[in-house]
Amino acid sequence: MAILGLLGKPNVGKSTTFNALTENTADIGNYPFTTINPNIGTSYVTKNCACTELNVKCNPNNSKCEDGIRYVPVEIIDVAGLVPEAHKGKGMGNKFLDDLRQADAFILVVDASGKTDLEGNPAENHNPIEDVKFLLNELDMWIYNILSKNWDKLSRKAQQERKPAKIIAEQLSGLNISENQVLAAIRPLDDSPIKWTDEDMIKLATTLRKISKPMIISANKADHTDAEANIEKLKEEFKDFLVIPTSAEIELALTKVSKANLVNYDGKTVVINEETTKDLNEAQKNALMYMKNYADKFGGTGIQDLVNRAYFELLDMIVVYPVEDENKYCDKKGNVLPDAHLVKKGTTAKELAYKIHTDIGDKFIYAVDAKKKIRIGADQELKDGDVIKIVSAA
Ligand SMILES: Nc1nc2c(ncn2[C@@H]2O[C@H](COP(=O)(O)OP(=O)(O)OP(=O)(O)O)[C@@H](O)[C@H]2O)c(=O)[nH]1
Ligand SMILES: [Mg+2]
Repeated sequence: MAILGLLGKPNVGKSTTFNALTENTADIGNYPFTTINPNIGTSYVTKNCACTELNVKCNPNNSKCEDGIRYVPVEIIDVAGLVPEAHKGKGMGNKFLDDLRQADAFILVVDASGKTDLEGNPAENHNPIEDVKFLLNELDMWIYNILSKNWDKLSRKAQQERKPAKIIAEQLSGLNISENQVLAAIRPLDDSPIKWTDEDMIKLATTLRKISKPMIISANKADHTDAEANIEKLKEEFKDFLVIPTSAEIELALTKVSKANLVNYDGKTVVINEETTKDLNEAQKNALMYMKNYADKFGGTGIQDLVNRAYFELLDMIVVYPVEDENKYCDKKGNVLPDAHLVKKGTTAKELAYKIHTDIGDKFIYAVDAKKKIRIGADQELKDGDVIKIVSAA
C-alpha cells in the first residue's frame, strides 16, 4: 500500500494531523514528545470515481466510493518529534525514522504560528524556516548514517567490483532507491569510492534524500493569528516545495462534529445543521461558527489536500481501474470497478499487469481500454481514470 510519513519537530501537530486523517485517537499534548512509539493508520486519497463517468453503480473491493468519490487507502505513519542534533542522540534520537524507510513521501509538519521553539517548547515569534532547515539536515544525516555504515569495507568492495551503485542501493535497501537513481547521484563524484570524503558522502545523502523522499510542507496551526506572515515567509523561502497551510485542530474538530451530525462537512465547506444544533449553548454555537468561517474562507483545512497533493502532484500518480469484463466493467464475480490502483504516471499496461500479479505480467498478451473498447499494447501508457482489462495467458 502507499505510505506517507509525518515528520516534524515535537509539538507541531503531527498526531493531530494523524488523527484527523485516520480517525484514530493517538495522544495529543501541548508539550514535546507526546508521541514516542509510531502511530500507524489508514487514510485515503480521494478522486472522482470512474462510476460517475460510466454511469454505473460500483462495488469497491480495495477502496470505497461515497457520492461518486473514490477513497483509495494509504497508510499514514506518525512518529516522535525530531530535534536539532537528533542524529547525535538528542531528544528521542533519529532511530525511529527507520520506521519511515518505506514511505513514498514525507509530510513535513511545521508550526506556522511560531509558538514553539526548535525543541517544541512554548515560545514566541519562532521562525518556522529554521525548522524546515534543521529537519532537512537531520534527514540528510539519517541517510548519511545508513550510507556510511561499514563504509570502509564497502567502499573497497565497490572499488574492486566496480559496482558502487549496486552496493549503495543494497546498503539503502528499503528506501525505494533504484540502482539507476544511485548511478545518477554518484555521477559527480570521483570514480574511486575510497576517495570519497565525508563531505561527498553528506552531499550524496542529500541527493538520495531528494530522490527517495519527496516532501510537502504542512504549515500547521494556520488558524492562529500569527500564522499568515510565517506562511508567506515559508512559501517565499521554499519555492521548490509545496507549502500547504493547514489546521489539523479544526479538521479534527470538524470530523467530530460532522460525525455527531451537528454539521455537514464535505472537506471544503461547512453547513451547520439548524435542527441538531438548536439546543447548543452560545459558546458551542460560536465554536461551530468559528470552524465554519475558517473552512469557508480557506476552502477547507488543507488536511485532505496534504494526502491528495502528495500523490497527485508531488508523486505524479494516477488512479486506474483493472477489470475482467470490459463491457460490464466488473471482475469475475460481477463486482463493478472493484479495485482502484494508485500508479505512477507513465505506467504501462504491462506494468499494471505486473502490479496485479507477476504471473499476469509474465503472460501478458494485450490489454483493453474498457472506456473506448479498444485494444492497447504492452507499452501503452495509462491515463488517469482508465478502466483496463488485461488479457494474459495466465
Ligand atoms: N491552534 C492549533 N493548534 C494545534 C493544531 N494542531 C495541533 N495543535 C495543538 O498543538 C499541540 C501539539 O499537538 P500534537 O498533535 O500532539 O503534536 P505532535 O507534533 O504530534 O507532538 P509530539 O508527539 O510531541 O512530537 C496540541 O496542543 C494540539 O492541540 C492546529 O492546527 N492549530
Ligand atoms: Mg505526536
